[in-house]
Amino acid sequence: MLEIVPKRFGDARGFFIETYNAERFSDAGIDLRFVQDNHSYSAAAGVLRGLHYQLPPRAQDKLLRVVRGRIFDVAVDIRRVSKTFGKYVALEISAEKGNQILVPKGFAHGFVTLVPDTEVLYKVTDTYSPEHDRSIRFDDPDIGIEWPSTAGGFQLSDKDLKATTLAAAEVFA
Ligand SMILES: Cc1cn([C@H]2C[C@H](O)[C@@H](COP(=O)(O)OP(=O)(O)O[C@H]3O[C@@H](C)C(=O)[C@@H](O)[C@H]3O)O2)c(=O)[nH]c1=O
Repeated sequence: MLEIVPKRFGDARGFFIETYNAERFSDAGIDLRFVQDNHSYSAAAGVLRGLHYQLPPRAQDKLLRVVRGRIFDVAVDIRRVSKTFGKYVALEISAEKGNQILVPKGFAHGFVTLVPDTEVLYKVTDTYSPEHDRSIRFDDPDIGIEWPSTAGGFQLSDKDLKATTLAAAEVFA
């Protein structure tokens, strides 16, 4: 997982940011081809989406940013052979900071909104494939994510409420 903070050019009108530049990424050794852009809006604080991933051959790298509000973002290593299998990293991403996160293939990804009216934009390197789409429980004790508590508790989709544990999940070889 990589945090990227693009330069923000502020002036009397507001600001300007290059939110993605293929040449810069390539110069930094990151050669990815993004093929789909996503946008999610969450009305309340405590909306928790995750932990999601698509299995090979439809695995996705994800480049995420927040254009309104604030999220606590998590990536879990689900590469079976990895020394850090089952471990996670977490980072706050916000419109105010303008930071972005690159979640590579092989990681399950999720976030919880920290404030109402939060909008997340992200680019992915493969298109959506429901047959390869998987969800692992956000509260799997084997992963032990310390989610920040939100006043009204967490709001999850039906799919995420029925998600499996990491131990029972089909993961990356
Ligand atoms: C992810 C996705 C969903 N959909 C549809 C399926 C469904 O009817 C509706 C909502 O889908 P979901 O409930 O999966 O949306 P959501 O819970 O926001 O899923 C997202 O969560 C974050 C954490 C990620 O990392 C993303 O990759 C993605 O999995 O949108 C698409 O058409 N294309 C897509 O790429």
